[in-house]
Amino acid sequence: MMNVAYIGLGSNIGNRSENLNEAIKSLSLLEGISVVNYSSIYETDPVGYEDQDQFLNMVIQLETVMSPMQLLETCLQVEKNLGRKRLVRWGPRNIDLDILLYNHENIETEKLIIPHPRMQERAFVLIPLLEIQPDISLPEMNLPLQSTLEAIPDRKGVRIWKQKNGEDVFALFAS
Ligand SMILES: Nc1ncnc2c1ncn2[C@@H]1O[C@H](COP(=O)(O)OP(=O)(O)OP(=O)(O)O)[C@@H](O)[C@H]1O
Ligand SMILES: Nc1nc2c(c(=O)[nH]1)N=C(CO)CN2
Repeated sequence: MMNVAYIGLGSNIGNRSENLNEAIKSLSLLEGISVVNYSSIYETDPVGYEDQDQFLNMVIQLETVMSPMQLLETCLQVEKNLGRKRLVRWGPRNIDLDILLYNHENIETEKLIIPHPRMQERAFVLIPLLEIQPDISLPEMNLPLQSTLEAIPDRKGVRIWKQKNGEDVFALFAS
């Protein structure tokens, strides 16, 4: 069965756009995953732990035959392959992959919570997500995410860094 998932990507160490590019390339090369849509890349002020560099953030949409747990394991493996080290909670990282949504499912296990529990507070997630899916809402909530975003003060800390400019996600990274 084909499932639809949205992944939020972030990077604030090293060559940030190359890190996003490598992560998307790794995912798209896997059997069982197709990257079907993607946002522009945004440069964003750090949230949560503020003494760190600015992030690049974006959101991609996948079609996948993987279960939510398989998708999480895959994301963790891609982070690991790209050399991700976990040092400080909410601290700097070369690559971070968060599963935001999986179909319209609500999942709550020790390792995996979907919708991502902090996505509603994060303009750096909502702005790219709404760029590719403007009328999206959370499962079992009638409130469209667009109105959630309007209530977030830090949305001013999110600026377009590279506009989506073609059909191919990798066109975004070409110089
Ligand atoms: N929807 C989800 N997507 C990705 N990881 C999740 C999700 N729900 C729970 N997790 C768990 O969170 C762990 C990853 O936490 P991580 O160190 O990336 O947190 P963080 O990025 O610092 O903070 P945040 O979760 O606020 O983005 C994973 O090992 C996974 O078990
Ligand atoms: N702007 C921004 N801030 C963050 C980010 C992120 O991706 N972008 N990720 C965090 C941990 O998940 C904590 N803070």
